[in-house]
Amino acid sequence: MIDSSSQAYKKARRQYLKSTKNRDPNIEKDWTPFRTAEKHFKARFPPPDLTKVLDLATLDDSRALEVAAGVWTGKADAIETRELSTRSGSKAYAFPSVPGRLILLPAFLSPEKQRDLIKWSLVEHSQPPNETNLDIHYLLPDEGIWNAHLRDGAALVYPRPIEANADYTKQEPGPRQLINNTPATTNNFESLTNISKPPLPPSATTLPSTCRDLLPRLRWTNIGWFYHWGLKQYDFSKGKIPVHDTIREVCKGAVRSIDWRDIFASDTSDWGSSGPDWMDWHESYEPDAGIVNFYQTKDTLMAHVDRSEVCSTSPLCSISLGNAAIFLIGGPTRETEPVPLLLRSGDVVMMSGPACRRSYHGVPRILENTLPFHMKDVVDPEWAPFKSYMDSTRININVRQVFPKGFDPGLS
Ligand SMILES: O=C(O)CCC(=O)C(=O)O
Ligand SMILES: [Fe+2]
Repeated sequence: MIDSSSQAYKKARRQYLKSTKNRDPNIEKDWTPFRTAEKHFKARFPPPDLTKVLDLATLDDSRALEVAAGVWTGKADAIETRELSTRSGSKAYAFPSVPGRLILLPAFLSPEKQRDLIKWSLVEHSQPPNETNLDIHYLLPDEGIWNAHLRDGAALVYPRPIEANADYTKQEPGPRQLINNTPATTNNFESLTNISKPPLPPSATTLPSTCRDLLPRLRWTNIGWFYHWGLKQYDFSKGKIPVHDTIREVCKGAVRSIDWRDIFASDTSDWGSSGPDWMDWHESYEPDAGIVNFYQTKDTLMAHVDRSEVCSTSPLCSISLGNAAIFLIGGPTRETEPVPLLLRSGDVVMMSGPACRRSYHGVPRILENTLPFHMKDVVDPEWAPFKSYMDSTRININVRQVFPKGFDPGLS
């Protein structure tokens, strides 16, 4: 699989030997099972073994070229799968051995739709009124970092000045730190909403940067309700941007394609005081928040639980685009050994129900050189800048429903 005579392999081996020379041999003892799995898949050397990673694309003849072109391949039978019958005719699978009720819709999106969503994420979405991670530290052009970079990659972007009298959230900025935020519920919603959410402080050491250099540092942009990354709570005081129709349609289509009786009819978990709501999802599911994640091939997303939504049961829809990734999903703590899934461009994952929505999950590895042909060999000259960005990128559109059906947040 991985060519051990290649320069890249030899370099990774040298770096590994150097970095582990003085390492405490007992260090691994204290790792949780989730941490151990993260370390395994993150490793540049030895490259991770993917034989225990579920890769459903290997079952699909129309994806054979895509699978063969990348050096990374998992196995269709790595874990027990249950094929679901769908209303849409697309494939869907559930996994009896995964804690909670995870669903994977492989290749749910056509190549054309995948390219449209990539364009949308960069051209339309990564600009005001949406916020990006770069806005914390830079005064970005109004047209957003993507459009500015297309117009003039060498143009300079200046640091956001620190205002002497501003009230800042006193926390180190940066994505996804281990903050044990209070899970949102219908009962504490009001008090969480009333907590003051001053902005994160810009870094004092940021230097001017060109658009070209800044673009690979784009990590996220919000969808719908705004999110406060320092406090890990939604900031409803900023209002809501309508969820784009295409995103809404894709997510609603994924939710409607599943016969939820097949998933939850025998479920005995605690759905909270108002009981299970899956019977209504075909009509009631309405995405209103989320995030577009941009990963360069060295980026990872550490184990976390998405618990800021008041509704902790309705499906979270997660769309993968571009390079493939290893997605780990475990249980209610990091002590549950996670299951690894290989997610490829066009796949949609749904996390739904109380157990799955509160399961630890993360992305320890973006699999380099796995951009599918339908993103590389595109005749359209307008696609060229997207191809060159996507060569080293994975995009994940992660969409949620914040409020349960019938709950009036009193925000309008
Ligand atoms: O990138 C992914 O597949 C998952 C992203 C995720 O878990 C999140 O945004 O909360
Ligand atoms: Fe997540």
